[in-house]
Amino acid sequence: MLNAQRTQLGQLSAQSAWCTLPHQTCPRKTQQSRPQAWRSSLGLIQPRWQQAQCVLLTKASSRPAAHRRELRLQTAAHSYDYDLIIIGCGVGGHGAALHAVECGLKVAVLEGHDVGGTCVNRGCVPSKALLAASGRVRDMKNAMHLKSLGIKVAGNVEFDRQSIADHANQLASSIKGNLARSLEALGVDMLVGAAKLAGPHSVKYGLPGRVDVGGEITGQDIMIATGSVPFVPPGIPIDGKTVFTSDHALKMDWLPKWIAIIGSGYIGLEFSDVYTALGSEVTFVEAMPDLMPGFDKEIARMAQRLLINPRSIDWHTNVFATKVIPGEPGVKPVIIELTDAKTKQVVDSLEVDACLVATGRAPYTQGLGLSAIGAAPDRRGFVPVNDYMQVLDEKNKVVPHVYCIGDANGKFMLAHAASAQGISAVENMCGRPHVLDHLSVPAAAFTHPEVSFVGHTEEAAREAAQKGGFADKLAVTKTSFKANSKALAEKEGEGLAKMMYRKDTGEILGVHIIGLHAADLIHEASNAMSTKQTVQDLKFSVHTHPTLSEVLDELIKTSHVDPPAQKRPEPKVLDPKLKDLQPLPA
Ligand SMILES: Cc1cc2nc3c(=O)[nH]c(=O)nc-3n(C[C@H](O)[C@H](O)[C@H](O)COP(=O)(O)OP(=O)(O)OC[C@H]3O[C@@H](n4cnc5c(N)ncnc54)[C@H](O)[C@@H]3O)c2cc1C
Ligand SMILES: NC(=O)c1ccc[n+]([C@@H]2O[C@H](COP(=O)([O-])OP(=O)(O)OC[C@H]3O[C@@H](n4cnc5c(N)ncnc54)[C@H](O)[C@@H]3O)[C@@H](O)[C@H]2O)c1
Repeated sequence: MLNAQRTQLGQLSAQSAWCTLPHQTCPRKTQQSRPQAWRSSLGLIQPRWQQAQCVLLTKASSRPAAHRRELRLQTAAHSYDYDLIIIGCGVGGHGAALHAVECGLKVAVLEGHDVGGTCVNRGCVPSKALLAASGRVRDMKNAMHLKSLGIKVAGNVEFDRQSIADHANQLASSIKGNLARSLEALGVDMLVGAAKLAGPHSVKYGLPGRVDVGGEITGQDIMIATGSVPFVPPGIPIDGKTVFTSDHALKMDWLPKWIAIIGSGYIGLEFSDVYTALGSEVTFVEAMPDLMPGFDKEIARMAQRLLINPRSIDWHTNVFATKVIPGEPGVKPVIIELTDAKTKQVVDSLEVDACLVATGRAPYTQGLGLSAIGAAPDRRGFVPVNDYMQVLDEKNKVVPHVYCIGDANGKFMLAHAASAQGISAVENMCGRPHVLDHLSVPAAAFTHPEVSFVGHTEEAAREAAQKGGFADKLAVTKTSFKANSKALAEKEGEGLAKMMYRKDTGEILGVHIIGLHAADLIHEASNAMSTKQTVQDLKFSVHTHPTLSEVLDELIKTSHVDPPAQKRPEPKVLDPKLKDLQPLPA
């Protein structure tokens, strides 16, 4: 599939793939822009600029944006076209660019294919549009549920596949446009072309495979934000019609009657929601013993009850899809060979109308020229980084001035994680050391109902407690959506929230939710974890009634921290004006 991405890049027309801003005129020469003090405070960054002579020491970010770009420090030693070159303009690169401008840096973004990258064009955005439309269809076809609310739909519920597909496509285009305009408005130079590292401060760009005839720019720091492409296991040829990845599935060119989905992770789960809502039957093929292997086991069991069992879905677990033969829509079935995960014997085969391959994603670093900076991708091609998002070489040493964020480093392959890593990396470049706490980054599957989590699963929390010597202090608390008035008003009482925490300190270790709007509800927990708030801190927060947020309120209130709350102190009347007031009995 790496080739598929290459083809996509290759499809750019000569005009569009070319640098839209001629090299001679566009990249303005900039001098060193950050005060020496900022940089040297980040010990990990090579002190190449220690000889820098600052002629202007105003902290750029305190000035209005227009002025900030003019603030430059001059050094005797070096000058670069840009303070920061970002390779790739997915949500990671975009988030980093916005923050870098805010910090007063002069930024160029090099994009090889489409602004917005995977998330906007082939990921989060179109998939959520499909989920929104198909979710409505599911709701309106659910006569029992509607009846329980006193509603009857007269006649059939109908949908137009192409119009749903158009909704997804138009949403992606409009958000892509917004992203590009937001960078242009801030004065970020947007260069189009496949980028190749030419050295630690230098990037060439041009047509894929022909960067020799493109341009070259230099930057004090370089950020790799090249993202990922679908990973397709060997033995599975993608024809884009009957055997395809999410890239094709999102276009929704047709609706197969029966589709096999290889992999029951995020993509498999979300697409099973879309397909079954629109009337397709789904068969999961999963290599692990259970469906949804990455999720908390109890939540996965509940998901099986809510998202799988009541729908037209069956499954084969403990089997690999080892060979797939594409078919022809309506003429010839797709044949999928299943091999037992333990014995490695072929145990079964399936004949289906289509096959969606959702077996994870591979970093997209091909052609990037990582060797030019001495970076050594790991076995799967991910770019190794330290906690500061600095790229590491074969010897685990920092490659000075080169950062990698987002899917390309494989730390946490989610859009908001990519953007948070980008912001964190910019902070580090500016000499304000920052480490993103990945354990407090939330995640969600946007099924109906949604599944969300932050931090450890119960299984991982138990393991961490065992290793950390606090196994007897680990507590798990749970609450059901059935106890929530708003969920009941919606007749959506099926759902569960659970929290793992330390009884001795009140530290929250993980929260998992399945139920209505779980993806929105998780933020109270993730924000608490990122700001290190404890269970005790949260107990006194007030939630609007009746709202789903009370599910989390209930979860917190049912937790018990040792030692029990201190005995109430003797009440004192401190305000002399209130001296006649009787203190409340202790
Ligand atoms: C179907 C699907 C649904 C998803 N849904 C969600 C979701 O709901 N929520 C969520 O958080 N995440 C979701 N994700 C994951 C999310 O899309 C990714 O984690 C996110 O896009 C990663 O962002 P990134 O900036 O690291 O990389 P990308 O978005 O992949 O962007 C990288 C960019 O770099 C460009 N590029 C690559 N190589 C070069 C080069 N040499 N020169 C110049 N440019 C280059 C590419 O063209 C691309 O535009 C989903 C993914 C998929 C596939
Ligand atoms: N809502 C979201 O945030 C969202 C939605 C979609 C995708 N994503 C991101 O996209 C990435 C990719 O999603 P994904 O679902 O493809 O990957 P995933 O890692 O979530 O799940 C892949 C699944 O495929 C199984 N598998 C792998 N090879 C197999 C084989 N040969 N036969 C049978 N099963 C096999 C694995 O055991 C696993 O369960 C995820 O890492 C996620 O971060 C996020």
